[in-house]
Amino acid sequence: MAVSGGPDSVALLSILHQLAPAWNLLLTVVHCNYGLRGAESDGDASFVAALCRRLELPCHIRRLTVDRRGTGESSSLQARAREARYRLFRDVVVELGADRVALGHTADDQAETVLLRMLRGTGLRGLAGMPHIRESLFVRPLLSRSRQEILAYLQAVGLSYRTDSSNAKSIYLRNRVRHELLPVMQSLAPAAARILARQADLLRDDDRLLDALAAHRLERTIRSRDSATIVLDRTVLLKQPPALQRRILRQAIQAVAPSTGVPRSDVLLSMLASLASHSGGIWNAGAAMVACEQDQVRLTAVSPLPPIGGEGLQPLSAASAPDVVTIADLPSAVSWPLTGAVIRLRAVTRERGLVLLEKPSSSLALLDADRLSWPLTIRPWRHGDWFFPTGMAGRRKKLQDYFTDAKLGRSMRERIPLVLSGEGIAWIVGQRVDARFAATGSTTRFVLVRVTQPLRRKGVF
Ligand SMILES: Nc1ncnc2c1ncn2[C@@H]1O[C@H](COP(=O)(O)OP(=O)(O)OP(=O)(O)O)[C@@H](O)[C@H]1O
Repeated sequence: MAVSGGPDSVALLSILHQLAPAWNLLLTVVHCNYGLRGAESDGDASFVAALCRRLELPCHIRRLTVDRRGTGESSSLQARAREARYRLFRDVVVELGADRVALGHTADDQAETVLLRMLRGTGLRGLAGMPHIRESLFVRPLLSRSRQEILAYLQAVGLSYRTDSSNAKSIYLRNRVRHELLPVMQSLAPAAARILARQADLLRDDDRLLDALAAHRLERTIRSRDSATIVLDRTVLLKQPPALQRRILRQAIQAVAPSTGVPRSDVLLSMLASLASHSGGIWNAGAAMVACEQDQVRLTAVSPLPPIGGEGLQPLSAASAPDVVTIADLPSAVSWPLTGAVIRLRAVTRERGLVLLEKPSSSLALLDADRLSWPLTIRPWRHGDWFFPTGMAGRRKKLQDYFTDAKLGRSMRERIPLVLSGEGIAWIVGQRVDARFAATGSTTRFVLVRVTQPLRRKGVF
């Protein structure tokens, strides 16, 4: 049992403890102490330990360190703490030989999750909320019960619990949903949380059915596959109803790059639009690269360090490669088909950005996120290209002239990727950043673009 000391997990602990003899359960409590709230965190740990002593249950208090600095746009402190917690639970499961991890989520948590996802934009999968059982390991026995019922239960059995002071802070969107949005909904429909949780259960069934259908159709859409590549039949894919097209593409991406999270639906939609319009192009979705070719869609895993000519990443041949790679999201990794170089893009904190600004290197570019227009693209140079080189007092320069001045011959020029924001060149990779998009000391949101080239020649390319 994962017990934070809050009302939900204390109620869960009490209920499972009562059921243990009849259900033949062997219970152990795990509490994570991140120490993020100083004495309050230690107080939670002591509270859980004391409760376990009283109930004569084994208790593991584990100290976890969570990096307070942000590493990406979406990774808030709370999200990083949650990730660390789930990692720890998996370790403890192995250590103890446990069968399940019981979590104290309630219908109110479910309603908050669903509402949060609605606010950010979501499909059926997001509206289906958290499952009652995940990976046959994590179980949420209280998911259909409202927090009100939990509090009433605790009062009836005379159990106290801890209150997390950060739950009251409205800086977290989740807390605002909990304290501002849900109460309004509950004033209109008192059972709003349970209604949303029940709706999530129904939608989850629909989502599973569509997923199973898509998995079946995916098999019919695949033309060929090996460990790192899946080739889909474009026509067969586009003949499917739109809801299945997105799922087939998503499943194929996750099959070639299992480490990639669920690709965002807007990314899938633009890939499909591009496929439907025959416009070609290469898309990056997490650790997968999706190349829209004539009558096929090639999905390739982008390995973290591509071996030259070895297994793993198979760069597209220059002849078959469409010449524009679209970067729809951060973080991203793109294999540049013409050389096998890997270009990675991610958000970095202001502190890290300012440190990196002091250490210029030809293998990285620091861009100002607020000046960029998305999606970014990567392509080779074209006749007529120009840019505003940094350090040239706002003067515009033709790329052709830049290459001549830099003594870069024709074959080299054609291999060099350009990172573009909208129509503007932001970075001649390995060479020069454009002054319009370059990060400066006053930049607040940094995008770090880094290139690693397996075959190092002169400079980066
Ligand atoms: N520090 C922690 N140690 C162990 N388990 C935790 C911890 N934080 C959360 N959990 C588990 O994850 C579930 C959901 O987390 P959430 O952040 O919603 O809980 P909470 O608000 O801290 O407390 P509770 O849900 O117990 O009232 C908890 O019910 C509990 O089972």
